[in-house]
Amino acid sequence: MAQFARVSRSVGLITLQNPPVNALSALARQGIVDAVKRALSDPKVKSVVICGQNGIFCGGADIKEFGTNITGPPLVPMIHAIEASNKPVVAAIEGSAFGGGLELALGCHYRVAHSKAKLGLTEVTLGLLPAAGGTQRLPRLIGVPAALNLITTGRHVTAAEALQLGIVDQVTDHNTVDEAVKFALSVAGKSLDARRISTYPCPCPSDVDALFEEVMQKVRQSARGAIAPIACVQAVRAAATLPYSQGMEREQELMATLFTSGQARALQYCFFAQRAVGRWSMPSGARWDTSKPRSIHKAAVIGLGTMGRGIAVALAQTGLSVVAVETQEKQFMEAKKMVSGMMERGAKRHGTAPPLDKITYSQNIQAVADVDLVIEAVFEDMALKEKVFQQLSTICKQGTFLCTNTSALDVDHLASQTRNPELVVGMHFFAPAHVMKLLEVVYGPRSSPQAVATAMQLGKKMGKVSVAVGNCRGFVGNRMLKPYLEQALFLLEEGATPELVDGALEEFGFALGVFKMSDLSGLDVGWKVRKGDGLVEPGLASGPSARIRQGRRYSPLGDLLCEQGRFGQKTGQGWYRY
Ligand SMILES: CCC[C@H](O)CC(=O)SCCNC(=O)CCNC(=O)[C@H](O)C(C)(C)COP(=O)([O-])OP(=O)([O-])OC[C@H]1O[C@@H](n2cnc3c(N)ncnc32)[C@H](O)[C@@H]1OP(=O)([O-])[O-]
Repeated sequence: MAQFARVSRSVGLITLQNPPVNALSALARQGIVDAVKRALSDPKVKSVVICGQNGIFCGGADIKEFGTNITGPPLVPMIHAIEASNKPVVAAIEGSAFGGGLELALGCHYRVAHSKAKLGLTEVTLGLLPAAGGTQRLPRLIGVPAALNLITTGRHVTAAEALQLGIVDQVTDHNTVDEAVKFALSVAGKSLDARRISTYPCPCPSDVDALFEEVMQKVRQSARGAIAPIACVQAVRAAATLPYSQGMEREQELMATLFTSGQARALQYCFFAQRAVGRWSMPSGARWDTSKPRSIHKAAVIGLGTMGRGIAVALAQTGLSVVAVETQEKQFMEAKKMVSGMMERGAKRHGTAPPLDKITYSQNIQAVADVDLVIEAVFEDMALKEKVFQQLSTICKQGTFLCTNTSALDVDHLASQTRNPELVVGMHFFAPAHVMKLLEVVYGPRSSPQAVATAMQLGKKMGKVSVAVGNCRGFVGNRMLKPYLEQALFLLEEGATPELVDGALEEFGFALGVFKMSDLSGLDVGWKVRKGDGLVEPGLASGPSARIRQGRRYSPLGDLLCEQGRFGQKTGQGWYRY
């Protein structure tokens, strides 16, 4: 699990070998401990390089081991032994150095990273904190404010940012291991007194209490009930206020509480579930590993309402050329302005240029003739969608995939409107489509494996978690949402207000309460669906009998709002006034 070799006569090269991400499993840790011992006891070895095989340094502790009886040498003493070594140890970082992987690198005396590498203390996203010394070493290396930012968010930094922050010593475009070996040769025999991060004082602003008070307040607000970010702040505070060894004890104590928490278990379940959905299959037997996607270079979005705008932005941000079509003059003008604004705000947040030139706008559906894939996002009306699919089928070049962003309608029926039903799938985004990570890829009985594979791959490229689902009313996402929304409406009937319900949900951890979310998505969409289901009967909006429909308790409150034209944010009024 870790191979040792002597290279360039005097450099001990330790290569982590635990595919696919060189996670620090018990065997990998044992391998590193053995290889380090060997390097330190070999008199011909004057310096050491640690790297990972297959272009990735290390994805951190082995998450699969969590919740099991963990055996093998623990990480903390292993990293201490590396830091205490009297021969310089250089980390050669390619691909990713995340969590325990970055903590291992921080235990080394020098770090050389490839320009495309990403680094981060990502534990907080798994409900944990960096507990192999990360919360104690990083603030000592880059200062408390920067370390707090990285540790409480788990965000990935590029090699360039890592260099600027002082996390790495050198960034290279060449072979990282070769450069690290050169580096190791150049530092052999040099004093390491100033290279052991655990011995550094923690650079700290004078008013530590005020700083942590302020940070804790901000983190509590953004954490929305998550306990790990709070524990991260407490651990970094220990780095700022206690000697290293006591700080380490505090780190371990805080980790012990998080490690067995329900939140950590849920987030780790989520981590694996998000990967498991990539291994999709269809009733026909078609599978993710036998179906070949086609590359998509140019895509079109039809309909620039709330969803279409978000989808167009998400596609452009992925680097695709996008044709955005809206036939209604007023909506067309408004959408152009809104889409540009969304891209500019996104680019500002990421410090990049907005990809404005990626989108061309048209009021004529003929403009989609040469695209590889179309996402139809017109209003949720079967007759309208039928017409659009009939048009697309004749306008688009041979082989163009036709996708619908319907939230509930029959994808197979839409496919039957086209000449090539095998090219039709659903791509159901969730509002706001350029932000929300969930994407349902809906296959009908006639969708080809290639169409599904292409939509799944495009979703992944867009940074979405794509889930392949069968074609049924409401698919999976909306079938889950229905009882959730229903219960929220019953709460209103029983005396709660939308603010109260949303407040409770947000305090629990939801990013948006259910009523705010509905206003954002548009209340008319669900209304249309309920009408289609025969649930909305005019003249039945009040009285106890109106509260039972199709044999189940029913709340007509959403219908009453829609009857008043209150469709949510887009009309300035919904559950709330805007
Ligand atoms: C004492 C405490 C110490 C420490 O502070 C705690 C930690 O380090 S906590 C850890 C902190 N570390 C993190 O938070 C990093 C978590 N990992 C990642 O962010 C991404 O996997 C990475 C960017 C590394 C690669 O992305 P990519 O190239 O798109 O690839 P991918 O994402 O599709 O994964 C490929 C396969 O590898 C699997 N697997 C991955 N990581 C681990 C792991 N650590 N372990 C086990 N397995 C892992 C993954 O399940 C998948 O398996 P499968 O069976 O094929 O579905």
